[in-house]
Amino acid sequence: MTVSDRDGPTIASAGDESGPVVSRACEVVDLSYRSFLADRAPPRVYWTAPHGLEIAGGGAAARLRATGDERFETLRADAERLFSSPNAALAGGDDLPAPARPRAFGGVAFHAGHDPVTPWEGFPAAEFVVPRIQLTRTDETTWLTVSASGTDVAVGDVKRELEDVRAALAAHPAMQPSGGSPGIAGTRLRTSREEWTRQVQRATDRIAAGELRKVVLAQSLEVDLASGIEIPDVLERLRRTYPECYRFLIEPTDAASFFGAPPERLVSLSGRRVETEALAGSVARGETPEEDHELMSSLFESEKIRHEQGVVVDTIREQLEPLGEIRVDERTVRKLATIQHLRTPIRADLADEEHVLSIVEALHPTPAVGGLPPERAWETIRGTETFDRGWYASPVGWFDADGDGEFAVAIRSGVASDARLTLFAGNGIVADSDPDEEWAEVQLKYRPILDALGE
Ligand SMILES: C=C(O[C@H]1C=CC=C(C(=O)O)[C@@H]1O)C(=O)O
Repeated sequence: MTVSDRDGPTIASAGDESGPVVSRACEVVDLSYRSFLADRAPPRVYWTAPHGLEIAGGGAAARLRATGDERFETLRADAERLFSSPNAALAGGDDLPAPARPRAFGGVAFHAGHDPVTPWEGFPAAEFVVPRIQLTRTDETTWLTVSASGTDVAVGDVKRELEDVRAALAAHPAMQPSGGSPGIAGTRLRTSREEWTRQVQRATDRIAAGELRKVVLAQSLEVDLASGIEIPDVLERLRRTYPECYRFLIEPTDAASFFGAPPERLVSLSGRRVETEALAGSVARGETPEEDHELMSSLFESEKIRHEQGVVVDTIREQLEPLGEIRVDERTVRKLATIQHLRTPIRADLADEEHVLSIVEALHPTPAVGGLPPERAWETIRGTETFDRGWYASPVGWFDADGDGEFAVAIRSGVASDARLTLFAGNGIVADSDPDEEWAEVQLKYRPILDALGE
């Protein structure tokens, strides 16, 4: 069935009749992404990877949606149809330089059974959007790509639209300094400190009883903003304070916007090369270089933290091993402005070609955001957390016509719906976790967004 919406066809289920994506692209002069995004109505997307492409998109040439346990399979099948053209030159796919090719941006909810209720209106169990207008900034240049899909798309129309959009973009400034911040009028913890202490104790009791090895428990924080939020401005502020993180915005409708600056890569797939990492275990940054160094050393020396991160390494290795040859690099530390984590880079060379969504499906949720064993951890999360995770801690990113793509783990994130912003942050709980220490670490994880809002 094809459901049309105001921006483009929605592929709602397998068996859809809509035609492939047709794209045309050209180079444009550098322009302010903030200004571009501020000018567009939803759906809007923004994505940038550390040292990677920076992409902004507006409108929808097509949307892929899926629900339930089969969501990855449905997405893969629909993506294949969407990106397959009997004539690649017509689609523009093979003719376009790699950065300018159309991509599908989006993600999935933490759990397949997700129900899109407040603050997650507009966020189904899985959704990807191929932007109508896509801007892709590389080190050398900026590309404008215009896409359309459907059985009756005329290439001439896409070319004409490309020219029109190119002319309209000339009105945008080349660069804009970061805009103002909305300011924070107040915050409300959705989990009290007493409740958290009980939750962590219950989890450590289950671990002591041998029912669980690790579980990541999260909290949420509601923020009242002093004025309206301009998310492109917040993303620009995050670029300056957290340059080594991903930054993303997913705004499927005008009901809610999900955004963040996650430090954690879930997967990147290019050809048969998979790159991922195990990022877990946290300590604060020090006030002085000496204190900072001491804190970093404690990450390596703490048996508890090594175990907490080690189970993530082992699980990722086990999940990727059947798919090809694995290489696990040395443990290092990822230092961010306010926090530092243990990090182990992991690579795999796949024996066969795979779609990046298949790797996402195999890895999500890693024990950096779920736990072990996965089913018991999920049951503990559901029975403990008093809010819906929605898309928090889930895979967000993009894939292209070849099935290549990149996904981050949507932590250090928040969802803005109406005048309310809800932030999420979690911590891995293992046998000897102390509720007070875990509480302090969780508060550090709200800092990136709180600071960018102006607190
Ligand atoms: C679940 C989160 O962080 C994960 C990633 C790094 C360190 C973590 C930790 O210290 O527990 C978590 O596993 C979050 O930021 O909400």
